[in-house]
Amino acid sequence: MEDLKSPLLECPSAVTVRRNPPRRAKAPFTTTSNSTPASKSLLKRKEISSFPLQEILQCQLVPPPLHPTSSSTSSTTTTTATNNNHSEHLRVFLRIKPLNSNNSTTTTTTTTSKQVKGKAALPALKKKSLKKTESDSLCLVVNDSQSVTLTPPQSLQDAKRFKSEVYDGFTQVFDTDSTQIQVYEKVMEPLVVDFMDGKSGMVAAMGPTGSGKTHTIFGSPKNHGMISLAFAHIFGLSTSSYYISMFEIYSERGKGEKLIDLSSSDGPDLFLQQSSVRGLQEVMISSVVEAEAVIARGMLRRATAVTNSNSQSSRSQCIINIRGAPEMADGDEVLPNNAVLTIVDLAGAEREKKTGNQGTRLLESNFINNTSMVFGLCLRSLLEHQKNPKKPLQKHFQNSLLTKYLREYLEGKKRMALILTVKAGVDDYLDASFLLRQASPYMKIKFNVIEEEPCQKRNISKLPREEKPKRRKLSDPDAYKIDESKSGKDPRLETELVSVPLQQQECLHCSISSSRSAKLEINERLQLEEYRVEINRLKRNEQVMLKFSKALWNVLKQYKSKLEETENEVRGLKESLEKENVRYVELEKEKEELMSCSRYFKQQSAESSDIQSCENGIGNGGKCINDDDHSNGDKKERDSWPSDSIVSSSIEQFLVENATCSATEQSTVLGEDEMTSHASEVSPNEESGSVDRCNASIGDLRHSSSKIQKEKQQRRRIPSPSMLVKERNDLETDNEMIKDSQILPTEKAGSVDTCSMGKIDSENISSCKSLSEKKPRRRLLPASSVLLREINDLDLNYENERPMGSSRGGRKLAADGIGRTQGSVSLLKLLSNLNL
Ligand SMILES: Nc1ncnc2c1ncn2[C@@H]1O[C@H](COP(=O)(O)OP(=O)(O)OP(=O)(O)O)[C@@H](O)[C@H]1O
Repeated sequence: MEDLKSPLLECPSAVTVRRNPPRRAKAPFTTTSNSTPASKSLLKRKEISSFPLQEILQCQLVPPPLHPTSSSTSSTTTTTATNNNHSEHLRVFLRIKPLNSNNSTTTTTTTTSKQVKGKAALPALKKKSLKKTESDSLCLVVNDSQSVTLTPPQSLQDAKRFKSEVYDGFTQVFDTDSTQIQVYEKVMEPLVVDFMDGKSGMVAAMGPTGSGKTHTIFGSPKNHGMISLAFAHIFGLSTSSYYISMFEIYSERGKGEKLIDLSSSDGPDLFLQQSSVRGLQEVMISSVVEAEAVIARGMLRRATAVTNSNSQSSRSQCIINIRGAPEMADGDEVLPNNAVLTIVDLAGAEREKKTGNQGTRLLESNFINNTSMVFGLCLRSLLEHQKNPKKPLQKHFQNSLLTKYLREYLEGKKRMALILTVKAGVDDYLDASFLLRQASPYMKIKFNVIEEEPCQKRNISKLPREEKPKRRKLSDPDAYKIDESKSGKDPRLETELVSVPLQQQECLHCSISSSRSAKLEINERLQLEEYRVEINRLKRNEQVMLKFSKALWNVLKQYKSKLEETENEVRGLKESLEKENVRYVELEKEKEELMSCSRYFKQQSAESSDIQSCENGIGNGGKCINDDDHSNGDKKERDSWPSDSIVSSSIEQFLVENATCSATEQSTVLGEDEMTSHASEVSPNEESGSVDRCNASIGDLRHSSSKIQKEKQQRRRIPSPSMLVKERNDLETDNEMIKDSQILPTEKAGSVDTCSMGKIDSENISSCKSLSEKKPRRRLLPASSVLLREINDLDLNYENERPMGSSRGGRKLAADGIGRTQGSVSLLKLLSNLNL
């Protein structure tokens, strides 16, 4: 039973039941010291890991080696395959504009010159202190070459929506100290090298207004921008000529978009056809100076305006294209590769509050922001499509001229790099945050670049001038698609033939046939490339499915083990439930026992009231002892007294209730003491008789008392014997006190007489009760007062006196002084016999 009384099973003192408790995840099953094995296992239970879907979808296809037998060959093949694949991530750079651009420009210049001389020129300490004061007013801090931390200003930190964020994974982060050359080396140089190798590429600068896009792309006479540095690089590597074109997309007063040629002022109007600009003039350049002159002219024509954020804010998207010009080699014109290097300076996103734009500027601002948004949407859609091929590539590019023109880049078909420019001031937090949130995911974009093949060498010196626009068409991959089913000839070429003079047709036919064979070859290659891409796609799908099934298998295994654990736990809980049931039954039994006990005690208490009446009966018994007529009745009454056990139970009940059990004993002792103490005053015969009777009575009571003691010990519910002894001692002490108290000799004699006349029972019990109630004087009062009154009334006609009433009313009669009790009548008779 004891082990069942575990803390777990204890009933709580109070239970609060909520009517509508808030929905919460279920609290884990807590256990106590006697927790079941199932619950222990529950504690150990591991969470099922999340399904690695993203990981699976991002899996890269590793092309298998073509010649597995030779390891060296295989490695070479792998490298080649990787090179051919040209699948690479979009490179995203971040450039932070110095807080005070004027100072910083000087600082940058100084740093650059010092870099040439040696970096140790600036004392490290001064540099540190400068950085510290700067960092106090910065919202953007560079962590390392690839990550930054954006911290909101204190005013925004209070609104808990804003908190510090770390943006990681940039291709390179350029600190405020970075130079144009450093930026060029990382951003442009790879693109220029690729361009020289015949691969197209694009770099676009995007960011909020005044953050340094134009500065980065075009630079200044002192700090050359990416374009100038690129030309320097290109012309440093080759002596060839190049074509350069520069145009802007501008929206005048927000009324539609316009293409404006910046490289020439006298050209026709421009219009966009698919992804090429019709009517755009290209300027041939052969040196850096020429290139810079064209650019400078274009910059002068570019739409700019003064805003609160920038004294020369660009109001348009500016695009510069560089492509190779044909060369003359041994009288033959050698066509260059089709690679185009595109540099885009986007107009910076503007916030009306900051720029303070109104009217026309505001309309321009709307256009700029709209274009930036569409540009961002295109990249976003590309990213989502790449993440989940089921998601179609949205045609956001249709929403602006810029995105239409850059469609191939925005669809991941050509290489591209992004330079994000930001201002790191506390005031620029919102701009920086918007840009970083928008553009940082673009790092995951991948390009599946289809390699452009260099054009075949051909003799174009004999070709007419009209061939020029045709050549530009060929750069478009669509141009290579020949509908041979309709006619065996290219209709465009046929049309061209009509316009060519007759004497040149022969030459042209030769040229056409050679170009046709070249086109067919390219077409085949394109088809092959398509197959290769398709095979790659299928292989990737296969790998994804393989990984998916593996991951699914793992997750299912985890679920299975979890299920087993749960089953164990359920088993354990069932066991504990059974135990609880057993305990419940036991407790029910116990409760039944206690109920029966309580019923018993109730019964006993009812019987104790009977004992009271019995005690009164004992009072009457005294009368019967002296009265021979009533001796038989007395005996009957005695017989009808409750048995010892009942008496003892009743007395025990009294003991339990701290009542007068001990008083009974005391009364016995008191009677005994009284008898012994006053024995000398009584005649020997009477004495012996009364003593015998007293002894008998005392014996009965002692017998009862001993029984009580036994029952007490049996039930263990009553005070220990030592306590009883103590009580007894107390009672004896009380008794002594009574003896010592002022008891009249008549009272003493009365009491002795009462005893001698066998009245010990009722009188003594009542006096005993009185003693137990701590009223020692009053205990003897009834007998003594009665005696006194009787003696005073000696002259009354006692002969006629008869004891009146029943045994129960005896005491009352004595008290009112009219009737006589049995004792008083006997005493009066005695006294009259003695002639007193
Ligand atoms: N890294 C830098 N170092 C020194 N000066 C800079 C830097 N970046 C920008 N500046 C200066 O800040 C000013 C504004 O820069 P810029 O015109 O390039 O901004 P923007 O982003 O092109 O703005 P908008 O989008 O309005 O055209 C210019 O005077 C420029 O010289």
